[in-house]
Amino acid sequence: MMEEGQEGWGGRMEERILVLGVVWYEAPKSAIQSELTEVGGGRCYTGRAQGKLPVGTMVSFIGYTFTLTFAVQGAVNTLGDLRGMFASIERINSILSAKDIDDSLAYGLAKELDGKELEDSNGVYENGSVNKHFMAALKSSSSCSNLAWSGDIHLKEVHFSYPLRADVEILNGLDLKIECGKVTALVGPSGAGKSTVVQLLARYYEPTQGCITVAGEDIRVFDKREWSRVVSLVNQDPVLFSASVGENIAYGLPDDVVSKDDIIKAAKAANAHEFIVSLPQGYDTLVGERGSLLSGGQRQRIAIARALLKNAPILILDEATSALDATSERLVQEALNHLMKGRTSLVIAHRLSTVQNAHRIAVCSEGKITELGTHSELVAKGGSYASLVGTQRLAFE
Ligand SMILES: Nc1ncnc2c1ncn2[C@@H]1O[C@H](COP(=O)(O)OP(=O)(O)OP(=O)(O)O)[C@@H](O)[C@H]1O
Repeated sequence: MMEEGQEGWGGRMEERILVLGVVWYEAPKSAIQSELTEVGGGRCYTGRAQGKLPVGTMVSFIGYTFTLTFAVQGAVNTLGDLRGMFASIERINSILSAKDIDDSLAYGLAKELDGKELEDSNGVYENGSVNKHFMAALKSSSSCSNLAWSGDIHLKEVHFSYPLRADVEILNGLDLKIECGKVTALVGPSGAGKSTVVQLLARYYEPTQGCITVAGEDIRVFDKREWSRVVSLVNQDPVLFSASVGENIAYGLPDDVVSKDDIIKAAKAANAHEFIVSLPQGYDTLVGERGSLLSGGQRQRIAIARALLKNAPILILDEATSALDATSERLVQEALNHLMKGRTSLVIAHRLSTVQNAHRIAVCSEGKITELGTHSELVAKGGSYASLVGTQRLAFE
């Protein structure tokens, strides 16, 4: 039993240890004379001499306190990771279970029924598989490709909220025409919704209101896999696989369609051939996990070669050169200019010098297009684009 006046683990002593973690600084050396008493089978500090703990015990206690703190912190981080993982699993499941096809099919059906409201979307499935009648409402792949090569893309009064933040509208009535075969630049402050536009164009998500058309046809009439064949996306951090350089360039294309000559031709046009042949095994060199054995600029040129080989009519460049040094940027920019020729291109960039030659520049602000024109038209207008140019102190003219 503890006697009156004895000091256990509680009180001022514990506060000092927990708050400062350096209590041993405060303990006068002469005071380190505590003793241990057995209490109820456990051990308790009587602190009989001066109410102080032995230094070794205090150090151990502080050590355990830190260990416990790190363990709790680790558990909190793990919980955060788990939440993100569950969100990803949900999205993967929705794709695997063909729930995404559902939208296209339902839309195709609605069109087929002369715009009648589709009340029972469960009817899309018949005996567990997709109803062939609805499948027929989808446009064929050749029609998707023909329209994408020949018509403008139009984001019509698009509204959008991300599923995990459904109450926050990121795009609110955004209207933008991306002209066929030309370069349209999308600029604007951080958080304005530029990358969100990219995600909708790539059909990672669908607009919550409004629609996106190509040559006047709503893109939801195309199966997502068909749509992915007509769109190439090059961003700041391209996805490379743990395979050879050649396999990474030809990724996604059937082996019988792509020859080694095609791969080399694409690599040359992307300013990548020279560095590839200088690698230990040339085109057969393994690039490492996510391309970790290559530099950022090299990874990007491989992604550009891949896009050239894919030869898709619609090209989206999302901050493709922003992380590069001057030499890499010049090489990548040359490759991009080659890639953009004749394609319907949307370029997103913070650095305005990289988009001043675009056919049209659209300024996005708070989920809407607020200005549209060529570089000189927008500078002359003296609006937000002109101030962005001023801020970046570009000596254009
Ligand atoms: N997956 C997501 N879920 C929820 N909100 C998101 C998600 N992705 C982006 N947002 C939010 O959407 C808004 C617009 O983001 P977006 O990335 O489109 O802006 P941005 O104009 O491309 O910005 P930046 O130039 O910094 O890349 C931001 O407020 C962002 O926090």
